[in-house]
Amino acid sequence: MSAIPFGTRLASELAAKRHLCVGIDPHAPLLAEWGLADDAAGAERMGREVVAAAAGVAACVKPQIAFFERFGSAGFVALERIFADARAAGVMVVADVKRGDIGSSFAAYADAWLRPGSPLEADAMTVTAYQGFGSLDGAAGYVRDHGKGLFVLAATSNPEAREVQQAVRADGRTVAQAMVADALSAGNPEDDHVNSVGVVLGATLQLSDFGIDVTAPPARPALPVLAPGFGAQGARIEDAGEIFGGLGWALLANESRSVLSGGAQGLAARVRDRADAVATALTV
Ligand SMILES: O=C(O)c1cc(=O)[nH]c(=O)n1[C@@H]1O[C@H](COP(=O)(O)O)[C@@H](O)[C@H]1O
Repeated sequence: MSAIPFGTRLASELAAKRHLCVGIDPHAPLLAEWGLADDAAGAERMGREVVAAAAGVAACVKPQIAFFERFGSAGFVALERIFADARAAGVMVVADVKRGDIGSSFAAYADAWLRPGSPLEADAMTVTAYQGFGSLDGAAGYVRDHGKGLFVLAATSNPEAREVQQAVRADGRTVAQAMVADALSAGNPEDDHVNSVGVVLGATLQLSDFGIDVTAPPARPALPVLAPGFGAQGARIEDAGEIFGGLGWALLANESRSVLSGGAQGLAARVRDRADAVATALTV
């Protein structure tokens, strides 16, 4: 039995003008600011507070796995509890794991992060296709039959990435352009509005430098774009419409440090403020 495609679920969030993705990045200084210990219990507490603040306001939360891996198995237990809270609250989870490997090993990553019933089951995960797009095939069944999504790194927000992602391939396209095209064709054909496979495009970038045209009308199905780089990395969420143009239709704007900073007190108000700001920025 097929589950509701990820793209269809995402389309409902976008229709409700929920474009914000709140990062769960328990950096040590942020935990200190929250009055929490720099341990798994502290990271869990922060994550669960973020889920509570995001429910009904943001489209998703995005836990960055490195901040939990720091604590070994206890960190993974913390993540499992955060994921369970998110499921109960109806908040989608994008596991920011940036996985990629040869196909047979990648399939095990997909099993860990996307298989229904897995302790670390998320709605979508971030992946890298630098071992070739076909190396991601092990996730195809979860995308097609189990309502799961992928976000493929295409043009990332960090300046060092240009040397790889702006490189021009033998077919004349940049690496980033090819990632965008391959992501679109890897989506679920049942998705009529929003594809189930999207890309990561940094909000800090001039996307035309990567050969990505934001003036083109939205693809159909629309390509989900997970966009980090707002807030702490310098892009303004109020400029999301200008930065992403035609790609703004299915935009998930991520902020992590800028929303988490300031402590648990006021978190709900900060999340609502960012959610309203991006909804306004994308209203044409
Ligand atoms: O895949 C990501 O989420 C990601 C891709 C990218 O190009 N740039 C980027 O910053 N990220 C992640 O997005 C989050 C951004 O955090 P802030 O800069 O604190 O908002 C971090 O968890 C990064 O690991």
